[in-house]
Amino acid sequence: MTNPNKPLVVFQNCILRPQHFAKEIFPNPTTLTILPTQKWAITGTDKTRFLEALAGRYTAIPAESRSYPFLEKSVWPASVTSLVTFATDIRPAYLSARYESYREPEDVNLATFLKKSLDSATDGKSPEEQRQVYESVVKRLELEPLLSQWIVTLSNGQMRRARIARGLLSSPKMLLADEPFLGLDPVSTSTLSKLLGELAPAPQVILGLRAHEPVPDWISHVAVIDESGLIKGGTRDEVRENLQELVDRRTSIFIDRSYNFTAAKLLPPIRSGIDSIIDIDDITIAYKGKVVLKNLKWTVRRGERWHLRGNNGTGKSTLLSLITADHPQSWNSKINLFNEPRKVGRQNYFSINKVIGHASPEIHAIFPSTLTAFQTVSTGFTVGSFLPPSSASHVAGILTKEEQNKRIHSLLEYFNVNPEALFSDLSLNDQKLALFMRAIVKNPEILILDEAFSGMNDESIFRCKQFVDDWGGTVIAIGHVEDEIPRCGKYIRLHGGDNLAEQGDVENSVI
Ligand SMILES: Nc1ncnc2c1ncn2[C@@H]1O[C@H](COP(=O)(O)OP(=O)(O)OP(=O)(O)O)[C@@H](O)[C@H]1O
Repeated sequence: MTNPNKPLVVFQNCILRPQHFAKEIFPNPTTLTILPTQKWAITGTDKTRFLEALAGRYTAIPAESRSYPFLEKSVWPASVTSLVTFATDIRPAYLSARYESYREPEDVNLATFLKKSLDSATDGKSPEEQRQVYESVVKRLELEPLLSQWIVTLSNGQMRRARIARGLLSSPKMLLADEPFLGLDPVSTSTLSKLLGELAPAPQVILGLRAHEPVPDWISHVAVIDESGLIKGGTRDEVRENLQELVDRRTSIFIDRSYNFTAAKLLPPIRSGIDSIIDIDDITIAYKGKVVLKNLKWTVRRGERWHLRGNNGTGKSTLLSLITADHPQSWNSKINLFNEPRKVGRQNYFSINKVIGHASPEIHAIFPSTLTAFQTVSTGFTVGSFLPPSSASHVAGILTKEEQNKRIHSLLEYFNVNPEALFSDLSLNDQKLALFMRAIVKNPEILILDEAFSGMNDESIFRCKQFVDDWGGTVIAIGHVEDEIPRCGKYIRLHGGDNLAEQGDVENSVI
């Protein structure tokens, strides 16, 4: 049981330490009180650690310096708090697995995936009450039409809603949602924001937001956190200046042109050759009769930069999977790469992907954490596996092993990532950087950047964008936030279902 009149969390001169580590997570002790009538967002460079501390992680020193007065004393806060993070965990399977008819035993449909968390609910609801909660959560998150779908086949946006639903179904007393709007289109963002705003008091909701994200209207209080700890927490008015500082810091990075860097120093100039890189001539894709892409025609020419737009679930990943031959219907003569119609026997998965560099949330989600940063980038020279290349690799004809290693080292040095560090030990920012370098290292003919920069810090985004600007090759980028995609000249917008795609120039268009 909870007491709605008592504060949710009180930090009083609290030092927070990871278990078994002597060093505190923030040098400054934390003092903050969160009341049940307030609706908080946490922002700033170290917001995620602070959310973890709110969720009951880390040891508080002294023990009574962190308390949860709204909970009964016998309740362990971490057991009734749901911290839902999204930055790396998007879809739990590799792209090609989405389209296979065979399913692994652990694959489940959405209904089963959601019901599992009802079992872990600790609030003593009767089965009938649980059924009602389940139905209401499914309805509010608009998941009804997807219940029978395998979760691996859900789009990123659909999976995001599913994970929020799962967080809610475990009936937490406090739901901490870190960057819940990452990768969501504007319509889904506003639906989800409204829902999160209406949930309190059961559960209480605290958001983690990136510095430049708009703070939803329903948020009454904001805490700004950096490496030193809590800078300031208070009403929106009280922290207005601190929020402005965060935005100014970001702007100064984006207008700093002092890098004086050209990608040509690290990668050779892009080759000239056949002008038509991708030509898709009238393709329709449906899943169990449900049309996703309808009569799609699309031509991409050498050196063009395309922004692939569309709300969540409109078929962007499906379209990319046709290009990368991850989709069973990729073997279709209506898909031409370099004027060559796709045909089994003429091309294969390797010959197609030899010229494609690809960074995406799917690759991130399943990337082997045991590789070093150097090995991670080196896997960009192989196709169809995450193994570092052996002495002979698919671009061995173009680059010697020494030349490959030299290029990997210069990229890592330029982006300031430690070659020896294990992927699992890298920060989210450096993991994303390593995967970007992996996509570009072979100087591909086509570079696919699917949400590749989201989750990076501002400086890294700026550097990657500059790099791509300088590079000059053909690019297809996906991203719902303008700042997080490289500069593009053209766009194609998918509308899903029976609707035709729309194409045009990015200039003067609305993202
Ligand atoms: N194998 C499949 N079986 C059934 N439906 C599928 C399958 N794969 C994808 N879908 C559905 O097709 C639609 C398009 O999915 P896709 O992932 O291509 O969208 P998206 O535009 O990339 O979305 P997001 O921006 O959320 O990532 C979604 O409704 C998805 O649930």
